[in-house]
Amino acid sequence: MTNRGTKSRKFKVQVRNHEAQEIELIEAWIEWGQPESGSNPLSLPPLPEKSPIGRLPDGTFSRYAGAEKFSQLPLSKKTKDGLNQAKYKKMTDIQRASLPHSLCGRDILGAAKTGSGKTLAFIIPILEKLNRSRWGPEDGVGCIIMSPTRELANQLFNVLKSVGKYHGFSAGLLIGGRKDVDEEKVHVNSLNILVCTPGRLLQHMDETPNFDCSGLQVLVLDEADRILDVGFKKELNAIISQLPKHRQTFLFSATQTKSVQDLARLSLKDPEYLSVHEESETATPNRLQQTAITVPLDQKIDMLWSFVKAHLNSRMLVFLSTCKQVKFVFETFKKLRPGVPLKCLHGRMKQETRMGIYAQFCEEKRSILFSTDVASRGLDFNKSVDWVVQVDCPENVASYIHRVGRTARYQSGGKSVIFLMPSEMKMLSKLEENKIPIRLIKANKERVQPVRGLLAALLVQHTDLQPLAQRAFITYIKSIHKQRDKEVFSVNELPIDDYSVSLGLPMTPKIRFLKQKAKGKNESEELPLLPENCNNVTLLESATAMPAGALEVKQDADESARVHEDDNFFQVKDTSNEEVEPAVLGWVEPVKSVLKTKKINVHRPGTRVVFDDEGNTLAPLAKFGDPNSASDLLQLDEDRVKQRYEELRKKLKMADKEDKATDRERRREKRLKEKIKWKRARDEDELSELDEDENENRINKKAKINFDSDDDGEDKRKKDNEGIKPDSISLAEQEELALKLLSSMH
Ligand SMILES: Nc1ncnc2c1ncn2[C@@H]1O[C@H](COP(=O)(O)OP(=O)(O)OP(=O)(O)O)[C@@H](O)[C@H]1O
Repeated sequence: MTNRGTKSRKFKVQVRNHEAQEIELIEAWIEWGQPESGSNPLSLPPLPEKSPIGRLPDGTFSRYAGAEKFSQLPLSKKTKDGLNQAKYKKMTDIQRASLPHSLCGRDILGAAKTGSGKTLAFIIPILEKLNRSRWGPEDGVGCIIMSPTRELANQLFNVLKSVGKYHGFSAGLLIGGRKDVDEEKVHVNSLNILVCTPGRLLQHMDETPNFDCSGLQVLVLDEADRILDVGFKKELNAIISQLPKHRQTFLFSATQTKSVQDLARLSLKDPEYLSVHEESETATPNRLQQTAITVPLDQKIDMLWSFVKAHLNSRMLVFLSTCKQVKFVFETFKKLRPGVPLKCLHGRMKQETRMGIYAQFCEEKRSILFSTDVASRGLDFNKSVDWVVQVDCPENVASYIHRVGRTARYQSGGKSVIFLMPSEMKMLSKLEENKIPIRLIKANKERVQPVRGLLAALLVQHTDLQPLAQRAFITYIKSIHKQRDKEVFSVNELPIDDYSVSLGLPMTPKIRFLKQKAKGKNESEELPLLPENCNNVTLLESATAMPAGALEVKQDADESARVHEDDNFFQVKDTSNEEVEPAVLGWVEPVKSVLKTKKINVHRPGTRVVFDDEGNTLAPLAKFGDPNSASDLLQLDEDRVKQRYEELRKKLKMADKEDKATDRERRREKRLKEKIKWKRARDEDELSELDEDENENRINKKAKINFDSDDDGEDKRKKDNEGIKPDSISLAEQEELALKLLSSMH
């Protein structure tokens, strides 16, 4: 450390006495900070008697506990300027509660609702600690901030840059997926603050020569419970083992861990457990309206499509459980063109693409982002997200809290809806038990637009979508199978075949891990003419059951003005007090009856026709025939679908034939080779039994030739020797034999 005088050295001493710590802090403030007039920490307003904020373990209150504004805290001018510049004036609850402690050098276990400002609660004390220690470039790594996801790390890095802009510290973002790892290795040792994901940090610890964290002052785990989870266990243990134990540690999360084991792993020293909203009636933000609807698995896609169509002016975050599902829904909905920009985010994407999509979504006023849980924690999408839609049930209550926490952040409001299958209704009671105010409501049946028929038609038209649909199907079933909470998730209760149909798949993919289901099923090797439960007519019916104009292509921005939010999407009937009975809560009749009773709704003249990316029309097709004749259109659609199926069938049959022929040919060649090999071996045996005389003759001959050629030099000798190889006779024989054999086989 450079230029740190005797006074600064005392801050390294761990003082457990709270009073002494605070006096030190004031001294530091007087020495390094530049107090503003009227911000003397000793003349703070009195604290309300019962406030939990700032209460110390001995029952007294911190000297700064009454502070409401950042300006009242003993912060350096650089930090205050950074806060002012970013327009942070008043503290949030968690900031008020934790800063008096963290600034004094204590370890913190901070818990507060989502969107309540936990980031600043650890960024400020980091800046202050390094500032007081006069940390410089030569001192190396002074602080590590860890985040479970790359996007969140990037966000934390941006907050650090904005609030710490007047400090001279160097900070770096170390996240996976970035190609410049070699460049990072060159600079990483000169960085003061590392914002990173566990994987990348460990990579540097393992690979970067002389990577040194021995001077570490502060370690922060944002979304601590997630980082301490089994998923990161190995990485975290390896990291912690390489960090000095003498440091300040902050753990923050909306769903904080209290596990003694976890705390022991991190060697926390008498941490302050600050759960500012523990007394609160709800575990989620007060301005968040939360709803649940019962949706059978095979109707989820219909429901999602209808929901998207009814909220075209919203910024919506849609959670699905697997990458393939996200990709499938995104790709198919994109082709169906709902009239709002669509995006997707999942862990299998390239890092630059991920960052780009995240940034775009932050900027757009109306947009739908389909995502896995990669976007569920910590992300603060610039302008507020209007809706969080959970198509698939989260793995536990904590995961639910983080997902819905992407909306209603800081002082803004937000709405969320979760689709629960009848078999998952137990989750509802678990949410209620955990102080989550959620209303079970019914969807307005009339607003639900079945989309499965269109998906089936899409899958026929774009054959590349078929494997994707299959993967989406299989990965979803697998995800349910793997869930730990068997009270909520039961793979045996899933309507597997109906779900497959709802994705537009012509046949249910095989699921190996569900042997008992597969047993007894007589699966035809042939591709069926049409999907199970979906004959030509039903396919078409469901495809055309969309209201006219449902698939209108929104081509210019002005058109969006005509799209209105649909407030009547739900029949807002509060059923939270009603006893939950899956059979009663199911809002849609069984699939078959829907398909049978739905009227065929054909585009009328004047309405738009939908085109896919290649310029092909999608069903319903009004391009051919007399546009005034509905039956013509219907017939043409049906014919086209039939024709496509036939073509596909023929193609597959041909391919199958060719495959079989190639296979036959390959096997014949193999047999032939084996025969030749066997013959050769036999000949060699026979050769060894040749008449002694004949052998001798040959050897004499060879000797003679050798003798004769003595004068002809080395080259000639070589040549002659080659000509009298002992097996030359058998080779000729072998060739002859092979030729005979080949001709006999043909
Ligand atoms: N003191 C403050 N004054 C005004 N805005 C603030 C303040 N503190 C935080 N914010 C804003 O509140 C929003 C949420 O903050 P932050 O992301 O830190 O929440 P969080 O508690 O970490 O949420 P999560 O649990 O989801 O990670 C951000 O937009 C941030 O800019």
